Amino acid sequence: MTTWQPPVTALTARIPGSKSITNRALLLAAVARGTTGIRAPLVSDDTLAFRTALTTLGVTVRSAPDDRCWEVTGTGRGPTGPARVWCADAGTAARFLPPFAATGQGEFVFDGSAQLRARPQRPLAEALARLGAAVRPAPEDGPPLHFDTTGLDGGRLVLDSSMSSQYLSGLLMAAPLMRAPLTVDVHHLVSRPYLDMTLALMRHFGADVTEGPHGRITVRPGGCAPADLVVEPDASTASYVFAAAAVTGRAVTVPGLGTRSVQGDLRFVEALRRAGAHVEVGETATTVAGTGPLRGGFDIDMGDISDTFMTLAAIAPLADAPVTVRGVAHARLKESDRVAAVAENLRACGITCEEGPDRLTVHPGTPRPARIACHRDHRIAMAFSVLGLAVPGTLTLDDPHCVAKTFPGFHAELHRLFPEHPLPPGGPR
Ligand SMILES: O=C(O)C1=C[C@@H](OP(=O)(O)O)[C@@H](O)[C@H](O)C1
Ligand SMILES: C=C(OP(=O)(O)O)C(=O)O
Repeated sequence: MTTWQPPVTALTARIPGSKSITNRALLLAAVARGTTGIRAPLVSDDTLAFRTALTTLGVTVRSAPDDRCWEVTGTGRGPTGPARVWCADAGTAARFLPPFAATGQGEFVFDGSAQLRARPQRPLAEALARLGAAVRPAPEDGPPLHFDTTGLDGGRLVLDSSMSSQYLSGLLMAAPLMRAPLTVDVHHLVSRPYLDMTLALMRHFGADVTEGPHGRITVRPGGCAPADLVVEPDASTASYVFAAAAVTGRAVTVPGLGTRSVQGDLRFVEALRRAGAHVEVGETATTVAGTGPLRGGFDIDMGDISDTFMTLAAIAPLADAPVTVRGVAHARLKESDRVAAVAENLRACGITCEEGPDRLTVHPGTPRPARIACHRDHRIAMAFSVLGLAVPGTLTLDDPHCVAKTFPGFHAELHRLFPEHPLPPGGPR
């Protein structure tokens, strides 16, 4: 018997910077006093929305000299209102920026698109009220979030983080500007690796943050210090090219993503390994190679890395046995109800699937031609584009350009690597 060898020449993917690192770096640089250079930032709808929102709050951000480096000059203080801040579709802007603003002075309103308004915000509004902001009653659970503030005292909070980890990350990153230590007892945390990323970046910027037992986190006042950084490629985005390698039998390498990554979503490659792909995670690069038909017959909890569950679920029909993804109830609260949207689109392709409150089981099948309903969700568009590689010419997207939220060049890059991926009508934007 011969041992399977990965193809000698792996394709090298060009994956843009991490959204989550870029937006944390923008905020922590604004909290710091002085100038930070953010190299290789993601330039996409979500990070441009975050950058513009920071500018509305009076923080200076410039491209220096171009978008290969963003320079942020923080004042070491919270902002001064009044300000109306537009967060567009960006959950990170809507959840990270209000705590920062609340450490300043004056009146602030945070609002966004209809899609953002449909996403829950109440745990954050309640936490800000508890810390001393005068939060105006909101008609709905989501934005707009409207409050007056004279700065935050800090203190003790109990935070339900079962719907999102972003409220916690936002509160922690603003805490170096509070008047006294902030202690948070975190309950039912989802997306844990994003908290780890927040803590790692806060330490990079010199914040005094400690983790105690039983989910207790304490941040002491004292501000942050400017700290240049290079943004890693986005691991959630990389999931599409890794999955594409697995379904086409080719090999793809993503340089810049390896064992030292602070992004939990790189663990998606373990799901591909279970499905039979060959995976190599090196110190500075990761390679995935397809080895033949996908293997199914497994059940996987993706609650920590739920941005990648659609990538697996969309290709799961190609496996030789059912695949169950669980732990993803909070994925119903994102750009779309992602569990329902994946199930709806798989069924449109003639695939059988069963949905539970926090899980999805996908059965093997051959996808038939279908028009994919993206629900303005970049990840639905990107995940089903990968399925499309296995059945060329049969799947179309009703909104191919929604990928701009995190990867405006997605279609061009997937087409460069896998020419069978069609460019959207009129070409990529
Ligand atoms: O903190 C972050 O940068 C993010 C946290 C996750 O959200 P939840 O904590 O809401 O699951 C993730 O889905 C989102 O894309 C980015
Ligand atoms: C959930 C996402 O985005 P956000 O919550 O930052 O809007 C995402 O990018 O998949």
